Amino acid sequence: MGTGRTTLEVGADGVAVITIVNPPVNSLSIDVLYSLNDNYEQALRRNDVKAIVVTGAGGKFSGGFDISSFSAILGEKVGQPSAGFISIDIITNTWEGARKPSVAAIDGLALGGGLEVAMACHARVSTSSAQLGLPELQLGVIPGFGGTQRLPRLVGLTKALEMILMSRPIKGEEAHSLGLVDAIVSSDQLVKTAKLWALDIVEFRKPWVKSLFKTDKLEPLGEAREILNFARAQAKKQAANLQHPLVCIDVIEEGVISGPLAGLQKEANSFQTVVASETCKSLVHVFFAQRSTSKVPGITNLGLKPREITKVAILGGGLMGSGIATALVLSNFPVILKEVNADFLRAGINRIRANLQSRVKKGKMTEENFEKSLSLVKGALDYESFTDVDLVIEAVIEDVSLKQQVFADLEKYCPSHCILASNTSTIDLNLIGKSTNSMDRIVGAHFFSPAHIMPLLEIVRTHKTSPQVVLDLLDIGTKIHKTPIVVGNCTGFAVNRMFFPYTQSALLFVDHGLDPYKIDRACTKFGMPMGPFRMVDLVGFGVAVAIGVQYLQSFPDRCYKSMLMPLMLKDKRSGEASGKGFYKYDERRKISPDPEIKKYIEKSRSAAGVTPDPELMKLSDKDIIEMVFLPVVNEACRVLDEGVVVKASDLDIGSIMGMGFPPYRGGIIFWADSLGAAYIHKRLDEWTKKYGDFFKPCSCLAQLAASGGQLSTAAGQVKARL
Ligand SMILES: C[C@H](O)CC(=O)SCCNC(=O)CCNC(=O)[C@H](O)C(C)(C)COP(=O)(O)OP(=O)(O)OC[C@H]1O[C@@H](n2cnc3c(N)ncnc32)[C@H](O)[C@@H]1OP(=O)(O)O
Repeated sequence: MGTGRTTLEVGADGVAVITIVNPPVNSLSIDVLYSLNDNYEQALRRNDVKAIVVTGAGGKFSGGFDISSFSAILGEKVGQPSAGFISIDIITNTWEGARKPSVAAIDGLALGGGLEVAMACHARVSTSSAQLGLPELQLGVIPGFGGTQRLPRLVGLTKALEMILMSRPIKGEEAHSLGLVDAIVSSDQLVKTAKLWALDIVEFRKPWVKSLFKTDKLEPLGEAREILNFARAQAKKQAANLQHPLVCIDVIEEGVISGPLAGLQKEANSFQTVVASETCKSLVHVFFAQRSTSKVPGITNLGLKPREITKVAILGGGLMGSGIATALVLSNFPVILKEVNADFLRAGINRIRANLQSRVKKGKMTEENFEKSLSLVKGALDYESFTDVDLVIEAVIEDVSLKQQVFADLEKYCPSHCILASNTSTIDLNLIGKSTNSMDRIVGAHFFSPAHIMPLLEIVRTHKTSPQVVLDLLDIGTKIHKTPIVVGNCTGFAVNRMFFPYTQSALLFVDHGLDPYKIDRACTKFGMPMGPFRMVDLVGFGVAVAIGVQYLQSFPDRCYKSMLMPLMLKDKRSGEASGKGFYKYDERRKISPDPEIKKYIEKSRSAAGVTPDPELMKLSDKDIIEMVFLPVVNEACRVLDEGVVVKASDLDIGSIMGMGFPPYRGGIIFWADSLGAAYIHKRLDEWTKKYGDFFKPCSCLAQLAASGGQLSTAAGQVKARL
């Protein structure tokens, strides 16, 4: 903060150009807003100024209010403007109400507060590629500079609600067709056109429009109410735990019913409330945490440059291999898909085709792009075409000796600069590369299934992986629109490892008498996309049991050996794919609870030698959530303590993007810190005494509990194993 400013330049034509300068995205910090207002006032005072153009430096109008000052405002580190001071006194009364017209010249992006400033101008000129939107809801706040009032008046209620509730920006062309911008021009003509437009307004050749008082785009009252009620119902359905979308709809409604000034006032008051909410704090944390995953000490601060990757090969066309190939071709990387025989190869390419086709069906891809993407895939049955590949991603089955053979072959056939990546989810990379001399270029590229959809990529490095290789993968990850986190080498790496107690804890409590469906319901109410039992149904019991064995071997002191899934497997009940798991599935994959599972639970219970605990029947949802997630927090603490990740916020991002932990709770560590290490330790301790060592708090958690420390700072205190 404190570096942003605006500049004022008055031309001989009598137009004052005010430019927002606050790299990298010209965010509107409090300083910038005050400087913008000073320059506006100066332009309004000066006799040689007839009209004003507002624009942004470096090809970007503005990325909106400075998100990092949300917390500064709340912490009163900067003077908190009173509700409505910026949106009513400054933007509406001083700028929109001025006696001189202003035109916004928009390039690059006009988001949030940026678009709100532009909407208060009397016209907008934009480039066709500029992004315009009000994405505030993704940060847990509502538009706070008049956006809830002006956007519906410029584009109509239905479109405005869609843009605001989905936090979805639109491009300049669409904005033009909707009436949000008045003209589209190229970047080099932008300011010139905006100046002429402003002078035309002065000369009454173009209309002088105050967006706040436009009514022609607003739907009639009855229709508007219906649209708002529909939006309310949708918002509740999509995110039952979130209040701010409903607050936003109420604010928009106030403007439609009682007029824009009443709407502005309500917006200003409501903004003050939502910016102080836990949801906003969590989502702002996630915004910055996500951006910080790509800043890795010892990798990204060495002055290295990512190398160009032009050709990628993938070994194995199964679910993972085909998903990874899909992700790559979607970002225009040519891919060689290698399989062991023609049938498997055909099946792999067909999977890629189906993945792409599903995008076409959903309207996310044109037929032309479909053909183009598919043409980037070339099949191979041997290593002949591997002589010029820059990156190989191995995605064969989880078999150590097979992987060892594959990596020995890769070393033989690929050029010496080629990165050799494995998509293993559990196997030690040192073991995989044991018989090679290439450990410096062996790295894990752990995608989450389905790989073309899930946004997370774990980049796993060993002690020997070179920083250049990690940097190259970070670059590729970003290019294929994944959020990469760099992690150390251990069973399950960071994300799967910290989440293995999620299902195990649920299985333990079912043995002790808790109803599995009640556990799943509590988890989905908490915000998980699915509970642990629905999740293992989806993964399949065969895979889930095999993974369980890996954890048992690596962490025998803290694994719960439930017999429930093996017992069901014996009866060929293996999850969704077999039509039956913890749930029953009909032909259309609709699920329903299955009373038959009681008999398996009883068998599992007697194998474990436990009797149902009547106390467990009375548990609240909050208790259930703590019982399944606090063991996850305990393992996350170990992951931090061992330095498997370099910062705790990487686990927040891993939990959200890899496991579906609700982002509005800030991620697993952020959520745990809201409970406090002492409380978590106490609860785990209670359950250890009652149910055994599965719950035993780790030493790192015990230390934090004793010292009153926070989990979010734990990673910095240890020697990273990375
Ligand atoms: C009162 C008002 O109604 C309230 C508001 O305006 S709230 C803010 C609304 N605006 C937003 O939500 C936009 C948030 N930003 C974004 O979506 C994206 O950053 C973007 C589309 C602008 C640019 O994306 P991209 O080019 O991929 O760059 P990205 O890495 O995200 O951002 C570049 C840098 O700008 C920072 N940044 C982006 N927008 C910012 C903002 N509004 N405030 C402060 N910093 C911001 C990022 O933290 C990042 O910093 P870093 O380099 O130190 O990590």
